[in-house]
Amino acid sequence: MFQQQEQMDVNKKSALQFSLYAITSGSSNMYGQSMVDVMEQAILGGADIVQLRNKAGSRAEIMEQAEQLRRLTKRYQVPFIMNDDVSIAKEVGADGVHLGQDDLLQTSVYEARNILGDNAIIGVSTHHLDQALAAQHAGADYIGAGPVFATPTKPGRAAVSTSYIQQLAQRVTIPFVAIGGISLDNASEVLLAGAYRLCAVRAITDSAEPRAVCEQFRSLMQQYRLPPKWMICNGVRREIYAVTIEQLIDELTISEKQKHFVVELNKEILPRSRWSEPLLTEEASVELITFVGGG
Ligand SMILES: Cc1ncc(COP(=O)(O)OP(=O)(O)O)c(N)n1
Ligand SMILES: Cc1ncsc1CCOP(=O)(O)O
Ligand SMILES: [Mg+2]
Repeated sequence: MFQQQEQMDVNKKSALQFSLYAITSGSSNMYGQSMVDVMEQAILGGADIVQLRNKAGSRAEIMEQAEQLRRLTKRYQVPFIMNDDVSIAKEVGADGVHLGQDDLLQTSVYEARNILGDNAIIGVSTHHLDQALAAQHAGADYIGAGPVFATPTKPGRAAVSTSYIQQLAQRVTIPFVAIGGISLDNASEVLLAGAYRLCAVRAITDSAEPRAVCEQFRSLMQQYRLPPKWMICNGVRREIYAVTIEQLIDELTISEKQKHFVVELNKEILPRSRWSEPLLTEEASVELITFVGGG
């Protein structure tokens, strides 16, 4: 049942450790800053992954923007994700593609993976837990979760609320990013619900100071959560936020009252007296061996 998944390519692993995801809107903002300038400011402020999202342009226009962003993101060594279109992603050498539920009807995760390769980052939009678990099962590298709040950037799409973020934090093993209506005013709510990664369009692109906005997002984010670590937990490679065994039991929502544990950390039994120590590090391997309590 528990399968240890293959080790991930180091570049891909580090790309997936993003925390602030900036998405484009239009070819310039209301202050006359070009799309590329806005994204450059965002990167300088701490955005560590960039997506080109152009729902209206011709293929030629989108290709040109994609090439510009490819150059920019290469310069700053930030991953570049193409929205919707796997063929453009392939042509410009993007680091990956983002597919929504409708996009998946044209191109599945499996097909996108065949076209872009194992090291490509494939993100999938989800609006409820079943879709998230299906995306994870299909081999997506990250999940987009939203809109958390209703947003004019995605008109007609109902808000999923922060309760969906809480569910994902407990149930998915791959990275997830909260998106939709996220601003500096409500970001802490989303972080408190369990998100580590935030994504924004308007909060960044509609600002006269995209760099300052991103800096403020990053400093807020640092107050709430330490970066997650990849670990093997009961044979499954997954992202874990916990630093101690006690926190891990909490994170995995295992009721301590109902079960007794033996804990193995890196193949050695860890006595209960050490469960509050900060021993969970990157690539640690943990087995929580549970026995249902008897009467
Ligand atoms: C990071 C991220 N999450 C969600 C989306 C939305 O994708 P989709 O549902 O396909 O909607 P469009 O963006 O294509 O209108 C996204 N683009 N990025
Ligand atoms: C593309 C997309 N998918 C879900 S919400 C959203 C738009 C997010 O935009 P904003 O940050 O302006 O609310
Ligand atoms: Mg889409």
